[in-house]
This record gives sequence, structure tokens and C-alpha cells, in this order.
Amino acid sequence: MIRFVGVSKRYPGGFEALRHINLEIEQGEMVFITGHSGAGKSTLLKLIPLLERPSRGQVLVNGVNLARLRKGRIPHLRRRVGVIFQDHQLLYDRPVYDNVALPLVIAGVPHREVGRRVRAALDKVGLLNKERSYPITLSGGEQQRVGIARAVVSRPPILIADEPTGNLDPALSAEIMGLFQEFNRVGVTLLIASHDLELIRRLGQRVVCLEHGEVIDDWAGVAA
Ligand SMILES: Nc1ncnc2c1ncn2[C@@H]1O[C@H](COP(=O)(O)OP(=O)(O)OP(=O)(O)O)[C@@H](O)[C@H]1O
Repeated sequence: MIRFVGVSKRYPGGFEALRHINLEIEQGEMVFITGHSGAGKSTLLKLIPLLERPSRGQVLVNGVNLARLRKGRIPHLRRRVGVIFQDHQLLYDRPVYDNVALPLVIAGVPHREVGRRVRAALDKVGLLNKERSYPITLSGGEQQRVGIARAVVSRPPILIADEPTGNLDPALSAEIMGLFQEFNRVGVTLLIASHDLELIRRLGQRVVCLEHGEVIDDWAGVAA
């Protein structure tokens, strides 16, 4: 479903954040990307929704070489790849409902359908009763769940999450991972960058370890 073939990424200024990455992620997999700070985890994730482009090599999503994707098709790709950030990136002057609705409004989804889908997404993350609340009045874990609802509202087959539990305590982190596992159980492919080795180990999923932009380990998962 997602393939990296000989992918390198050199940022303007010359720093090589990724070096010759070869990686294959099957549909329905849940994969953790780990490695030291600056190892290239965020960079790797950003290539999938074309938030960055490789300097060399190819990234393929569902067999489509992203380098050949027409500009007009990028919004379609981005609707198929839900993105979750550590810092939520919510609009703090808008209620929860508006935050979650945003990708659908941008995509021109009809008003009534927006309402239906936003409520379905909020229901999935257990925040149906908070749709009129402002993000600032929510806890860190709840804000992260709003970010997740926004990422899944377009029902993307792929979810990427960059340190989604970075600011959360262990109990809330486990709760967020539980949510990801539920999405995975219904067939969503997940790539999650995380430093939290203990949590990752407990989940028993595949772990790809980066070091200075290279894949140095790729462990298969052990638990179901
Ligand atoms: N836009 C950019 N321009 C120049 N260099 C960048 C840019 N983005 C990232 N880098 C550099 O590329 C390297 C990899 O960064 P990246 O954010 O992918 O690492 P990471 O593994 O996600 O790190 P962290 O765990 O600290 O988030 C770092 O050295 C970083 O400084």
C-alpha cells in the first residue's frame, strides 16, 4: 500500500534527513517508526501526504508514484491520508465541531453530510458531548482526540501520527493507542512515529527504527 524505494531527502541547506530508505507497508498494517531525535521520523511521514518531497527515490501509495501525481490530485491524496500531530494544531477560536468539520468543508461536502460525519467521528473518539466546547477548555488528551476525529472524519484508509502521545501521561497515551488499534481493526493502515519504546513494546506491532536517516532495524510485530 505504501512503498519507499531508495528514498533520500536532503533539505535546503544540504542536511540529509533520510538516506536510501526502502520500506514496504501492507494495507492494514500498524507500524511504529522510532529512533533518536532528528533521526528522520517526521520527514518520513511527511512524504506520504506530500507535505515534503523526496530528493531521490520514489514513494508509492496504492501503486501511484507520488512524483507523478498531478497537482490537482494532491487534495484527493490528502483526504486519503489522515494526519495527526503531537501539538494537535487545532483552531482555538473555533468549537470542536468546526475543527473536526474543517477537512469536509474544504472538500465541499454538503452541509447535512458534514454534520453526520462529524458526529460519527466525535462518537468514535468519545467526544460527542463536547462538540460545542472550545479546545482550550479541554484536557490534553481530549484535545488530542479532537485532532484524531479531524484526521478520521474523511474516513481515510491511511493514518499517520507524529508523536501523538508526546505530551500525554502513560494512561492517556495508552488510551490514544487503544483508539488507533480500533481504527486498525477495521482495516485502517497506521504509521505512528513515537519515542515511547515501552508503550510500543507492549503493543507488539511492527517497529521500524531509524538512525541518522537510515533504517537500522525492522522488527515484525508479535502480538495479535
Ligand atoms: N524543513 C527543514 N529544513 C531543514 N532541515 C530540516 C527540516 N525539517 C527537518 N530538518 C532536519 O532533518 C532532520 C530530521 O528531522 P525530523 O523532524 O524528520 O526528525 P525526527 O526523527 O522526527 O525528530 P524528532 O523526534 O526530534 O521530532 C533533523 O536534523 C532536522 O533538523
